[in-house]
This record gives sequence, C-alpha cells and structure tokens, in this order.
Amino acid sequence: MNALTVNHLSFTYPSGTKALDDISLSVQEGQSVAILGSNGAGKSTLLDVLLGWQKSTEVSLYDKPLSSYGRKELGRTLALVPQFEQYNFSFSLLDYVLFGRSPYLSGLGTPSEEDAEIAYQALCDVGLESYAERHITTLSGGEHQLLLLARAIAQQSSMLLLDEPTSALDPANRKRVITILKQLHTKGKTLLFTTHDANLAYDLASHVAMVKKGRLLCYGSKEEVVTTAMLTTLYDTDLTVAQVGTKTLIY
Ligand SMILES: Nc1ncnc2c1ncn2[C@@H]1O[C@H](COP(=O)(O)OP(=O)(O)OP(=O)(O)O)[C@@H](O)[C@H]1O
Repeated sequence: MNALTVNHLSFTYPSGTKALDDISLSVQEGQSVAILGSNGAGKSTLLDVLLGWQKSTEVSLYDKPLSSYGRKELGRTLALVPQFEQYNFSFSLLDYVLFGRSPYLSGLGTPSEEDAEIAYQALCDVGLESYAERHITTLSGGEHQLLLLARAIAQQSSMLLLDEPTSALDPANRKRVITILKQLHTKGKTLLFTTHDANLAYDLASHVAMVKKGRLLCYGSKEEVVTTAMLTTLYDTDLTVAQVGTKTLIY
C-alpha cells in the first residue's frame, strides 16, 4: 500500500524562494526512505509540506488527501521528530513525552496509566529514563533530540518523519538512535528522514531520494541510486562509494 504519495509538488515561500520544484515520489508502507541533499536543497521544506504546515493539495497519506485528515487522525498516522523545538513552558521530560499520546486521548483529555507507561517506556528506549522528572529546559542539545524521538515513539503512529535524526548526537547516541530506527523499521514502521550524510542514508534507508535545488534528482532503492556518479552530481564534489568487506562506505 502507498503510505505517502507526492504528486508534482512545487512550493514557493512568500519571499519568492522556490524551495520545491515538481517533486513526485511514493513511499510504500514499511519502507525506510532517506531524503538526501546538500544544505538548502529543500529537505526541511518537504517535511513541512508533508506535515501540512505548508498548504499543498499534492500530498496523500494512505491514498487519502493530506488536507482531509483530522488532527487526531493525522497524529495517529504521522509523528515528527524535528531537529529542535522551542519550549514555551517548562515540563518534566515524562510530561513532554506524554504529549505524544494526545491523538489517543478522549473526553477530558487526561492520560491513562497505560499512556504514562508507554511514555516512560519511550524514555527508556532513548536512555533518558533517569531524567524522567527533570525539566526539559535543563537538557543538552543531544538529549533534546533524544527526547523528541521518545515523544514520536510514544505517539505510535504508522509513519515517522525525522529531520536530520542524528545531527546533534555523539557516536554512542547516534548508534543508539540508528538501532532504534532499524528496530522500528523491522517492526513495519514506515520511516522518512532527511539527511545530508550519505553514509547514514545508506545504513538506515531501503530507498533514497536525492534532492538538489528543490528538484528530485533520482529516487530508488539505495543499491540502485547511491553511486559514485550520482553522489558527485548531487553534491558537486568528488565522492566515492566503496565496498569494504560487507560494508558500503562513502567518502
Ligand atoms: N521560511 C523561509 N522563507 C524563505 N525561504 C526559506 C524559508 N525556509 C527555507 N527557505 C529557503 O528554501 C530553500 C530550502 O530550504 P530548506 O530549509 O528546506 O533546506 P534543507 O535542505 O533542509 O537545508 P539544511 O540541510 O541546510 O537544513 C533554501 O534556499 C532556504 O534558504
């Protein structure tokens, strides 16, 4: 089944910058797709459109127009892991992760014990459980990024959208997040993430979409599209795809 369909999508900011130019792609349920491109290529803008933050009629989720989704239904379908989020109030980490349960709350909107357990388990998954009662404003940049992932895990949506999911992380936490995302993918979750790191794209994705100056350069299985020639075109610099034992390395 199509989890996501983008059909001839273009987007221009009010300032006149054309950030997306005639993008078409479809993501099948259970795929892990990397949107790969250089700084300013349009990756974050594409995520914003997919979340409905920028208006578009050219996006469908599970064969239904994005614009026809209600708030809770969208929350159960899509979870976002931004690189950073501004806090207007201070909450404990556990309360913040509990916001991920909003699409499931009914009536008065009070989370159940089960919601609290799911949120706590998500904090355990990212290794922040000992900080559960700490205030979110006391976190480092990397811990902040892990917290946003925990909230998305608690949201239990069918699809995860992640903006540069390891950008603020040290090697150990980067490894932890890659393992978590691989496990979610193995369990059937559809993943779509942006990155400018070709090694991360190759490691985590089943499919790669290369975006250059707002246009889709190519889209296909990683084995098909991640080549020395395509990467060199994408980044306008010499890059090599090499096989080292069983590992594929890009440098
Ligand atoms: N709010 C905005 N108003 C006007 N132009 C914008 C806005 N946000 C982004 N842009 C421009 O749109 C283009 C795409 O930006 P976008 O943030 O989507 O790129 P990106 O691929 O996510 O880059 P990076 O890897 O550096 O985060 C860039 O030229 C950028 O300057």
